[in-house]
This record gives sequence, structure tokens and C-alpha cells, in this order.
Amino acid sequence: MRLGADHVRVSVPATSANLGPGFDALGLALGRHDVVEVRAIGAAETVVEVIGEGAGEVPLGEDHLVVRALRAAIDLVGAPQTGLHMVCRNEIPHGRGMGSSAAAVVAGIVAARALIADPDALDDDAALALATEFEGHPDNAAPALVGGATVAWEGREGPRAARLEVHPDVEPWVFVPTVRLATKKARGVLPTHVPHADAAFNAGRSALLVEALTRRPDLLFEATEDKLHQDYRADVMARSTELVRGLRGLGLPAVVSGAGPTVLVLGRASEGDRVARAVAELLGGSDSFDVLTPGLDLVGARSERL
Ligand SMILES: Nc1ncnc2c1ncn2[C@@H]1O[C@H](COP(=O)(O)OP(=O)(O)O)[C@@H](O)[C@H]1O
Ligand SMILES: N[C@@H](CCOP(=O)(O)O)C(=O)O
Repeated sequence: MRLGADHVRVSVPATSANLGPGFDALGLALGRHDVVEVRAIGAAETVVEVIGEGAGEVPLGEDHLVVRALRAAIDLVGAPQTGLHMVCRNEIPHGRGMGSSAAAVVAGIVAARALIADPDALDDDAALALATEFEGHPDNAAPALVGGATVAWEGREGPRAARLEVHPDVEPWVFVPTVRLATKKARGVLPTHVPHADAAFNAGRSALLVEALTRRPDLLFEATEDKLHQDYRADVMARSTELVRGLRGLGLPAVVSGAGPTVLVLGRASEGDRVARAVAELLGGSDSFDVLTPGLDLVGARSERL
């Protein structure tokens, strides 16, 4: 495989995984993006510039997550490695449960796909498999790749994802705290075993959530109930847990976004006034959460050759 372009731009959405009961399976792409511009250069050097989220924090050379994913994708298809100049314009906050690491990995893979002569060699299944190797779970990478809502699972031949057509009335409200929580830490507090009744509860709610997301948004409140991860993680995100419980107490379908500590209300567009009243009641003048209405991203990762 040879390279077919030397200058590309990719855009990848933030994602919210789990959506309550769909631990490591369900995910949703949000209208907030990281945009990465990549130049393949002759010189054997890697230079990364980061603007926005992560600037001054992430490494700027071969250890940068986008670079690592891009190089892994280039190796996977047998294309030649190259020097890289990369500019990352990041809108997705890090360590908040909005899929920043998955977006970085998908950005690298999709940039590689745009650079190589035969992009079909890195189709969505291959891209999801590689992204899942980096992430350890496919639920963020799937919607980051294809947009909308997805159900992802570990198939016999690797990770797979099915895209859902989200009902037009479904609207995400996103409460982003200033504090961070590494996904690794939030996974570390989960038990290795759960009661059978809790697993059965979540199986039913996850199935219901697919129906609620696609055809019956009126069922979103009950469909977002969970017993497999949020309570176990309550101690490592006390304020977010309090906010989820407060919002649910007011009848709003609130969940922890991904591994937290961001909170997601997966509601209906018509519930905007109730969400605004809840924000006023529960957050008052506090600035500990930014409230975003990013909308959904129905397309997923995009790339263009420049
Ligand atoms: N755009 C990015 N560029 C480089 N590294 C990134 C980027 N986004 C995330 N990361 C890395 O991933 C870490 C956050 O991953 P994680 O703990 O899984 O949280 P999140 O919920 O945001 O995905 C960051 O601290 C950083 O090391
Ligand atoms: N299913 C994962 C999702 C992690 O999402 P992130 O956005 O927090 O990385 C989990 O709950 O651990």
C-alpha cells in the first residue's frame, strides 16, 4: 500500500457512552468536535501543535495519542511510515466522560484512511477493531466513527457496531464539571461480579432504550435506569452523582456520561423548559458544571484531502 495524499483534515465528534444501562455497548455522537490537520512530510520528524483542550498537557511527539493511532493504522495496511506535521484543534474536554480518547484514536485512524491510496483497506469494521484495541471497549469509538447512536458488541471476528436512527425529538443536555476523572480509575472501582437480578434488569432496560431512542422518546426516563455501573462509581464522582439523582428526582432522564464525571440528560426537545428550571434549582449560581446543548452528530468522523 502506498500513500495517496499528503495533506488531510479530519473532524471527529465527542461521544457519550453507556447512556445508563448500556454499559460498554450503547453510545451517542454529540455535536462537539476535535479537528485534526495532518501533513505527511519527507523529513523524519513528528511535530504536533495542540490548540484548545489538552494544550500544554498532552505530549507533542510520537507519544501523542492521535499520532500513535495513525501510525498503528498505517502499519495495519502495510503503508510506509512518514514524518508528520499535525495541528489539533480540540473542543472535546479530556477526562470528563465525553470520549476524548476515543475521538483522538478515531482521528488518527481516519487520518490514516484519508492518507493511504486505498481507503477501503481501512473500512469502518477495521477502524472500529483497531480503535477498540486502543480503548479496550468499543462504545465510544463506534458512534465517533459513524455518528448517531450505536450498539457495539464484541463479535466472533472482532468488534462490530449497528447504527440506530435516533428519533428527531431526542435531545442531549450535557453538564460538564471542571473536575476530571480518568476512565481507567472509574473502571477500577467496578466489581468483577454483579447480581444476576441486576444483570437482568439492565438487559431489559438496554433493550427498552433502543426502542426509546428510535421510536418512543416518552420511555426515556425508565429506559435510562441502570444497576451495573453508576452506583458503584458514586464515590469517585460525588457531585455528579448528586446531580444525576437530583435531575432524576425531578423526572428528567439523567445519567452519567461514559465513565463520568459529565452528566447527560437524554431527554426530549420539548423538555427544554424543565431542564432549565432543574438547572436553576439544582445548580443555582454555581459554576461547577458547564451546561451544553451540543445536539447530536448524525454523521460521525469526516475527512477531506486538502
Ligand atoms: N485529543 C487528544 N490528543 C491527545 N491525547 C488525548 C486526546 N484526547 C484524550 N487524550 C488522552 O486521553 C486521556 C483522557 O482519556 P480518558 O481518561 O479515557 O477520558 P475521556 O473520557 O475524556 O476519554 C487524556 O488525559 C489524554 O492523555
Ligand atoms: N463504557 C465505558 C465508557 C467510557 O467512556 P469515557 O468517555 O469516559 O472514556 C465506561 O463506562 O468505562
